[in-house]
Amino acid sequence: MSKALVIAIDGPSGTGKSSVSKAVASRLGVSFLDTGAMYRALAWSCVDAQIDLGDADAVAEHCRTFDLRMGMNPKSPTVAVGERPIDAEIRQDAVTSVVSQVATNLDVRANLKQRQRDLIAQGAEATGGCVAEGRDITTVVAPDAPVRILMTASEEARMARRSKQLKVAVASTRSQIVDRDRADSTVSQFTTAADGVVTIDTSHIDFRQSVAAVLRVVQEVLDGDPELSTSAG
Ligand SMILES: Nc1ncnc2c1ncn2[C@@H]1O[C@H](COP(=O)(O)OP(=O)(O)OP(=O)(O)O)[C@@H](O)[C@H]1O
Ligand SMILES: Nc1ccn([C@H]2C[C@H](O)[C@@H](COP(=O)(O)O)O2)c(=O)n1
Repeated sequence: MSKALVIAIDGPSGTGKSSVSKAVASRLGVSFLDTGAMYRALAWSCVDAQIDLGDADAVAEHCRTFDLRMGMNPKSPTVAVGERPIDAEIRQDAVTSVVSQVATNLDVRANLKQRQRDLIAQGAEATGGCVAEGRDITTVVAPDAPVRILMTASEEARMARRSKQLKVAVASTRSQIVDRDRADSTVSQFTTAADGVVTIDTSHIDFRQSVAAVLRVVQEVLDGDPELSTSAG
């Protein structure tokens, strides 16, 4: 029987993890899981339920029971709480500026870690593989994944990308990129590669080259392990 092709990708904010992971999953015909979207969904849901984000126990309790639904088709990934789609809501500033508060809650992390493992297994079962990206996928959520990659890029490149993406001044992206990474790095280590994790520095390459670089790493692993396969061959 063939083994599931789980591809774990971590890295700081603005390195291109989400967009590159989505493109890689599409190319390989496998599932895609944006784990940051899960933390964002929880932050949105807490605010919607008027839960004080400073109340760690209340946030953790809400996390245990909220009905998070992740759609893992890389061509149209979705996020919903119950029947309510919240894809746009979780990208708004109001969520981005508070999401670290829930992401640094250790009870929340334990709950979402288990959900992420279940989703990766379901996604891989459905399509033969799953590209999962975040901050702790290579180290905590899927440390045994056959492919583990850390995407990095200089602070300058990451701020410039976010500025272009959001059509705002470069300086105004600092809180989203640098300050958020500082807060998030108190609970996850995503700036240097753990043992066995391949680093891809995207500072001086474009989006297509980043996708190609990830696909090259995947191909090397596939070539070395005949039990792994993808629908893309
Ligand atoms: N190698 C690259 N060169 C230039 N731009 C890139 C590159 N990779 C991605 N981008 C662009 O940078 C922007 C940020 O990418 P993306 O949202 O995927 O980053 P991220 O690492 O997932 O960030 P976050 O963790 O904050 O969600 C996107 O507009 C994307 O198209
Ligand atoms: N595995 C993960 C994924 C994300 N986070 C944190 C980092 C951010 O503060 C937040 C949203 O992530 P983004 O959508 O910006 O990638 O969630 C984490 O701690 N662990």
